[in-house]
Amino acid sequence: MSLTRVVLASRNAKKIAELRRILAVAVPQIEVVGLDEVPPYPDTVEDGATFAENAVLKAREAAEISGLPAIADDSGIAVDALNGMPGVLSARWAGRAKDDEANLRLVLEQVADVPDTRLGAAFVCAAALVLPSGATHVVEGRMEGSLVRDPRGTNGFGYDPIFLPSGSVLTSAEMTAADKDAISHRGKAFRALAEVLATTLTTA
Ligand SMILES: O=P(O)(O)OP(=O)(O)OP(=O)(O)OC[C@H]1O[C@@H](n2cnc3c(O)ncnc32)[C@H](O)[C@@H]1O
Ligand SMILES: [Mg+2]
Repeated sequence: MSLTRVVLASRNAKKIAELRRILAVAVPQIEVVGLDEVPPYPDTVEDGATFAENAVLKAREAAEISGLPAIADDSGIAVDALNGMPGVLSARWAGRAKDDEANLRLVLEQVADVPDTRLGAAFVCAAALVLPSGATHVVEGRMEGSLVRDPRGTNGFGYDPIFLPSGSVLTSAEMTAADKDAISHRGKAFRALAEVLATTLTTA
């Protein structure tokens, strides 16, 4: 059986590792092709107002350039006390450098005066599939939880050291990869997208 090749339109190595892991389990009939295997192109401008819009922008550009079906993830953390911010601005919250440590430090500063009882937050992930025909599918996943003021753990990436998933005593940076994938926004979104991939690509 030949595997269907699908481009993964992400330039974040740690996110890519999570996605490859989730997809290998959820949709083994695809071969995930990295952006290093398609003609080079500049970073997609992520100027959408929503995670879904940005995920579609990234997948569409990769599909156009490669001529292959493409998938993309746009994700971030939405903090209740910050009215849902950093949201789509999560990757660059502390500036253009995309510095995970600086980003989470800035969020912690911004919630310094917020009572512990109002530290609710959620990770959100939009997963998009764009076919060479332009046909587009997008689904979303969420992981609810709250912020902790002292970062803990070295697994994962981004805001994981300050995020306590609901019902967990471990931050998402203290969890094993498999435990994070089982409950994460990304796991949920891409397991849902896997169902779309399985039907769309086998009937194409
Ligand atoms: O756009 P690509 O190339 O995929 O890579 P990126 O890092 O720029 O990705 P996004 O634009 O989707 O921004 C997502 C940011 O949100 C944060 N984030 C998303 N998912 C996360 C997770 O599972 N754990 C911790 N932080 C996460 C983290 O800071 C990411 O850089
Ligand atoms: Mg990005």
